[in-house]
Amino acid sequence: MNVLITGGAGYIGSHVVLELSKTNHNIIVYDNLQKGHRGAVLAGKLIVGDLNDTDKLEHVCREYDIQGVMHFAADSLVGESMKDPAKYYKNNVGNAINLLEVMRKNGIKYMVFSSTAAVYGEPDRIPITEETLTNPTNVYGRTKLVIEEMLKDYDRAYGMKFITLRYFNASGADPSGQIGEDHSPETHLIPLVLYTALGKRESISIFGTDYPTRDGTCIRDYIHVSDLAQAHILALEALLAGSESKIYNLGNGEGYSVREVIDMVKKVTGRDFKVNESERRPGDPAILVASSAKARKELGWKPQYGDLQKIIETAWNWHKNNPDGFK
Ligand SMILES: NC(=O)c1ccc[n+]([C@@H]2O[C@H](COP(=O)([O-])OP(=O)(O)OC[C@H]3O[C@@H](n4cnc5c(N)ncnc54)[C@H](O)[C@@H]3O)[C@@H](O)[C@H]2O)c1
Ligand SMILES: O=c1ccn([C@@H]2O[C@H](COP(=O)(O)OP(=O)(O)O[C@H]3O[C@H](CO)[C@H](O)[C@H](O)[C@H]3O)[C@@H](O)[C@H]2O)c(=O)[nH]1
Repeated sequence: MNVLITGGAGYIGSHVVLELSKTNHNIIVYDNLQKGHRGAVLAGKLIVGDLNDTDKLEHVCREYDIQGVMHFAADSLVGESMKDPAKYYKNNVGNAINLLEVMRKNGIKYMVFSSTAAVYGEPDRIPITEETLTNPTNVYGRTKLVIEEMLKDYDRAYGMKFITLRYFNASGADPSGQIGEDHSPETHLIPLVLYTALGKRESISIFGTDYPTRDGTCIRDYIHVSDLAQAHILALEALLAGSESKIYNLGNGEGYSVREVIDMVKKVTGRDFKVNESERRPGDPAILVASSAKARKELGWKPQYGDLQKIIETAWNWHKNNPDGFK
């Protein structure tokens, strides 16, 4: 199948491109390189374009006879989404409509969509299943939930099929060391702690030490990016095999606290560094841990990098060899 990968030059998309290159599918990456990196695209054809350029998008879909889409392109900074909601509604929701319309006009029936645990907000129960109430507490999560609802309507009315994947905390790097996480600005915990271990930052701050958790710091479900990549391939195969539209959580089912992450980075890197305790970051739920039983059962998904040490080892391998990210 000829697959269009929007945002395929970004962190998760580039890992999916690498995994997908081991299958028979043809890869066309569509990315405006606003956050992505040319050097991260190790397979397929990279087309530099914006999703708001409907003519270009349509031309690419026709020229490459696209039959399925994996849609990663989005803005995804929670804090920024609260300060500038318009940017998020335009890029996430508005451009998703552009893409869906191009798909509809060109008879492209399948999409794997990147959603997020942020659609759940502050869950009333742990672990979080796909049936847990969705109640996003920030604009970013709301934009993803709006898109999920649009996809359901496009299925009902036009028969298009979607697998929505709600990722928990994407982390780690491809074990080959060729690609990894390179966001600017970086806001995610694991790369920030590794930058501190590298001496690129003076210290790491723990945002809140008074949460109702085992050590007072927030607990998250860190899922390796290569495991996420495998799930995308399984989702695409499921759609091709005639699956109905579905929603799946993707996490390890294991939660680690901020302190546990910091301690593991010290262990893996063998380096000590300064840790500060600071105020809570607004909008952070205390605990987010997934049940991914549905993805395991229905897609046959088996994460390979379940434990935190492995995740941090692969991330460290990338960061220590590429301290300034992609060239
Ligand atoms: N990183 C996480 O922990 C996480 C968790 C849950 C969900 N997600 C979702 O997964 C997806 C990928 O996340 P990521 O961490 O790889 O982000 P990323 O910023 O590294 O990748 C996104 C890519 O999309 C491109 N892009 C953005 N807007 C575009 C547009 N209008 N036209 C063309 N290209 C555009 C960017 O240049 C970038 O390469 C996003 O949809 C994000 O919301 C990420
Ligand atoms: O310098 C830092 C950075 C983060 N944290 C804490 O570390 C935990 C993880 O924070 P991240 O920013 O790495 O990740 P989030 O859990 O906030 O969010 C990520 O996962 C979410 C789903 O769980 C969404 O998908 C979102 O897009 C994605 O960035 C949080 O408790 C946060 O408060 C710190 O203590 N110090």
